[in-house]
Amino acid sequence: MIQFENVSKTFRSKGKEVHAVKNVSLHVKQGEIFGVIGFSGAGKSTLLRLVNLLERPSEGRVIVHDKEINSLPQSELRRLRRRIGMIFQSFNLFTSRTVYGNVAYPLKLAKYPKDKIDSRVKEVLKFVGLEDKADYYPEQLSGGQKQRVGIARALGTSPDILICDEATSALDPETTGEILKILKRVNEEYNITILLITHEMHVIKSICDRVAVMENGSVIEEGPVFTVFSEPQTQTTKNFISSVLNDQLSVKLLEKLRQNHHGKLYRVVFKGEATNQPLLSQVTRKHKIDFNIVYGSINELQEQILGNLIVEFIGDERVILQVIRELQKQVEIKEVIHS
Ligand SMILES: Nc1ncnc2c1ncn2[C@@H]1O[C@H](COP(=O)(O)OP(=O)(O)OP(=O)(O)O)[C@@H](O)[C@H]1O
Repeated sequence: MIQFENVSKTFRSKGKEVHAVKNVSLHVKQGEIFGVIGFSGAGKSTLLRLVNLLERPSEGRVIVHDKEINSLPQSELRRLRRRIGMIFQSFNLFTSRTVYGNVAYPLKLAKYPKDKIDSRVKEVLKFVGLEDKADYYPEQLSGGQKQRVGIARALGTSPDILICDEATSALDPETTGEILKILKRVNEEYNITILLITHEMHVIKSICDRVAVMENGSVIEEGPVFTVFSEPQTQTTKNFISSVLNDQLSVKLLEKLRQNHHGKLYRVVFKGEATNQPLLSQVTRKHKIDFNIVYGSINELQEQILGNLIVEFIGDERVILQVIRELQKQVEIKEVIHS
């Protein structure tokens, strides 16, 4: 649906070159919610701007709906852009227009007949739960309500792609949750493919099917959310993940744990089949040693369980090593050296 093929974007400003996007290849599939995460300056916004040709790639191809968009004539580009809705961190609403006027605006631009505009505005306002606020002005709305207007406005022309540029970054956690639920419904009920960028891992965890991690203009990791969360390959991804999974101990807590627990500490990661079995108790009982769970987090991700436990094994060291080897056949297990 959206394909980036070896896409690079270089800006030249004041005699300097900025490589905002470097050789990125990604494929966002029809019907999925695809998230791009990265710190500020990683190149996420530039990547989004390449999709609706607000920027042109310096190298490579951007393909939307099987059309390479850099080579499209203006008229076709306009048609294609109409199939792409966009929402923004700062909502970008017209302050001088009512909620109704904001949502109706793109429909007027697209020359919808008046009665069609009216029915469509009412339909999308109902979808986002704002049918009773049609006559309000943006300044009379909360941040969450403004973003719901933004979503309604983006849905008006029935796009098949929705691009979200840090859509929840200006909102408090509860309102963020409400907006994410609406985006999930947009995806499921209207079958709209969503490409979102964020610097917040909980957004990825809550609604995305797949994720790409960007750093310094490059995609450093990509895959289904569960895989990336359970087998992160880079330190940057690990850092993003620990912000939501609570799977890393602080240095201070680890020190305290070591004072209270004299055995070796191991991190055990449970996922898939392993979460259904009492593995730890089976293997330790068989070898007649004890274990003690000293820290842990269990998360639901894409309807699967990901467990992350710090465990102390108590007993003869050689037997413990045997236990570890046995557990390693079914779960990921590593000694905790530092946090
Ligand atoms: N028009 C431009 N001219 C020059 N440099 C630019 C331009 N747009 C972006 N950049 C640079 O490209 C790099 C990537 O910026 P981009 O906005 O895509 O990152 P980002 O991950 O979206 O960060 P943020 O979340 O802060 O917007 C940055 O170093 C930025 O300064």
